[in-house]
Amino acid sequence: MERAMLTDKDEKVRKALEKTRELSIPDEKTMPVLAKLLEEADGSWSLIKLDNYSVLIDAVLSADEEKKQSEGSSNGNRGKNLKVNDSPATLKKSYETRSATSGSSIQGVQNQPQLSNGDRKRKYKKKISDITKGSERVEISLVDDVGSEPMPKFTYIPHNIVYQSAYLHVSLARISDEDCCANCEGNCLSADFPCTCARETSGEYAYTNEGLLEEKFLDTCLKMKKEPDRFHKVYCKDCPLERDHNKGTHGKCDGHLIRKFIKECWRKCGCDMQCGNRVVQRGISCKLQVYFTQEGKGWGLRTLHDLPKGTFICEYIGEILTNTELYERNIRFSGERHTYPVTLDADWGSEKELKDEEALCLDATICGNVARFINHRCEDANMIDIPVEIETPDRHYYHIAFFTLRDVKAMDELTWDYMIDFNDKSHPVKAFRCCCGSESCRDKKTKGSQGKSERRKIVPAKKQSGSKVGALKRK
Ligand SMILES: C[S@@+](CC[C@H](N)C(=O)[O-])C[C@H]1O[C@@H](n2cnc3c(N)ncnc32)[C@H](O)[C@@H]1O
Repeated sequence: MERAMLTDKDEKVRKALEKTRELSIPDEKTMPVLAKLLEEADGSWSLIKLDNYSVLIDAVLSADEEKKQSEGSSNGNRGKNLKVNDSPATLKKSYETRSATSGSSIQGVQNQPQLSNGDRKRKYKKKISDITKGSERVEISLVDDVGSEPMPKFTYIPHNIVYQSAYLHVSLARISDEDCCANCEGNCLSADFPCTCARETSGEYAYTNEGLLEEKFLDTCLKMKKEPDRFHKVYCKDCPLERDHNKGTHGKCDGHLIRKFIKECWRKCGCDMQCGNRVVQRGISCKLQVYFTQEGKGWGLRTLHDLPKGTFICEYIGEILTNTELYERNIRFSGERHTYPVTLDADWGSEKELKDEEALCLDATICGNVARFINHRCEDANMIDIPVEIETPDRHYYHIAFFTLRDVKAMDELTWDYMIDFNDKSHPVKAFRCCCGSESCRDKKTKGSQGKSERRKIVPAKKQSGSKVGALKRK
């Protein structure tokens, strides 16, 4: 009866205390550390429960050691001064045995900062509780265990905004009857037949009833990215990516795939906001955290929850720039700061010629959302970018949404393959020395210097076909 009256949180606290009591750690030592860890993890219990509560136990022991040290004790053996029944040696051994036998394949734990003696310590030097300043449905914290890195300078925006000249014409009049489901009601996914909005995805919705991306759709998108040459490509007569604005010349187009789009229901549709075919437009719902990576990649993004395959994470948000504006911005920022542009070229293949003002990109350098922290990983990244049509059928502009490609564990970094061709010798701008750590890392030249971060300015490298990050030819 008493147990039944416990809240979910009480129950979780009780279980955590059970674990620490097993090591004879008194509750009064555990409780403040537990509260602090919960605050750092934005109330998420995934971290605390990780690895059979070893993160919590570790933090309690570390806190105790620190307290002892600050009280002037010269002997800093972990746990030595705990008032426990076991001797310190037994306690430490017990903890080490647990760590060794807990089968810690969880990357989140491996990614915790390691001290020279192998202990993990969670101490954040800097913390922002919500980088979105309340503009998203969820708070997104930023933590830095290292403490030496300057805070990222940018303005958080939750939606794309036209910088200046991009022609983005959104009007209800342009949405034809074939582009919306005016007669639907409630949730389109529970209707007897798929509505007009599912036409884009061959009459089947891209999303499941659980709000995940359909596996078949996800797998096809991945295949297009991995093996672009197996799909039909179209070549521009004058490719915006290959224009050399200085010389007024243009290089050969590498070819563009016509990528698969998700089409979500929107304003003219009869369904409601909770309709299962409106996932991306409802915004971020996962608990995410920006943190400073240990591998030399700068800031990165991680999840605080376990996530199933096909979960929508976030959009890539930035200023909408024309090809010309991006070119000018790249020159202006040259040598100053990294630029983070992503070209909106998913439908360029359907057009033979594109003017500079029609070729658009999203640049998150000055204004962007949490996606500007997503690092690159060669080949086995855990997310994919998928084009999404929402408010306009004009595909010069669309949304870029990130979905998980497999189940992802709490505290794992969320990564994306920028599709950079690191071996393109003809391109004058080298992107960055890749420290992704993947066995199939494509940046072979950096192998000898892995770990020594050489973070070069500017992302744009000549793209491989089907790529997203990258932009203009710069001579
Ligand atoms: C979109 S930003 C990602 C966030 C960035 N790490 C930061 O601190 O703001 C892209 C930049 O991150 C760095 N980066 C991303 N992936 C990397 C990788 N695998 N290895 C090294 N640096 C990487 C590069 O400097 C790149 O220009």
